[in-house]
Amino acid sequence: MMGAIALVPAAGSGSRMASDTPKQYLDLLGKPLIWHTLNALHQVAALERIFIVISPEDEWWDGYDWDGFGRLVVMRCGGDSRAESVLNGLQALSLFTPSDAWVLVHDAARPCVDPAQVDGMIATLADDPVGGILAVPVADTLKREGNDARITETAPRAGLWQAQTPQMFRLAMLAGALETGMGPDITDEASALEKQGAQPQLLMGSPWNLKVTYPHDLQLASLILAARGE
Ligand SMILES: Nc1ccn([C@@H]2O[C@H](COP(=O)(O)OP(=O)(O)OP(=O)(O)O)[C@@H](O)[C@H]2O)c(=O)n1
Ligand SMILES: C[C@](O)(CO)[C@H](O)COP(=O)(O)O
Repeated sequence: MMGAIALVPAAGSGSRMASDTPKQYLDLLGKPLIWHTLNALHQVAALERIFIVISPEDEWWDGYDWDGFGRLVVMRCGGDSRAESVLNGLQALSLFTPSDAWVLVHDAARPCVDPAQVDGMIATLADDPVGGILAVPVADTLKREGNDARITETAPRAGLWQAQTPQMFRLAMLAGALETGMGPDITDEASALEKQGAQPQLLMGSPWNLKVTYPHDLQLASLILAARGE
């Protein structure tokens, strides 16, 4: 099995968390949230390096001891949006990484990712011509809002999935798609590939792999990790 690398965008401000500290550094079971994300990725043997993209203005990262994370490389090249942070990271990587290397982009804000699922994803997609993403099928009935929180429609949910990360693509293919398609509609890596007409594969993820977005997500993440004995 060939190796792969991880790219972890961690340059966001966490505005929906409404905290002065960016959410990736909020306390989660006695450690910064991002520690759990990096700890999970370090358990994936097929990941040769784990590159993390932080903001050039980040004043938190250097306050922690990261010595235990031997495969970690920090890049202070975060951008104004998630997609820009990912593209900046890919462009830096491309100076010393083969253009056909598999890159797994994983949100710093998803600390409960299961290393076994990441292992499975790398094995499943190894020979895929495009790549793919972890995702879960939509489970609830979907309502479209009109005015004043009144429902105008029940939207069909058949075939709809909620995208998660990691999202695994080849370095040059992903960088090219982000360069060409960059815009507010590019909220994940797959959307950049889709804009070019590619059809990334959907791989079954897990509801435990939540993105910490709002304050209650931090509580959920803490319950999930505590149940795993972390
Ligand atoms: N300019 C940005 C914005 C986001 N991210 C990262 O992308 C991931 C997913 O983004 P999101 O949950 O939207 O994080 P924030 O942008 O920090 O949150 P918010 O949208 O609430 O401000 C996070 O790990 C975040 O740090 C990034 O690297 N660079
Ligand atoms: C990439 C992502 O995690 C897929 O669900 C998500 O789109 C990133 O977060 P955002 O809130 O859309 O920026």
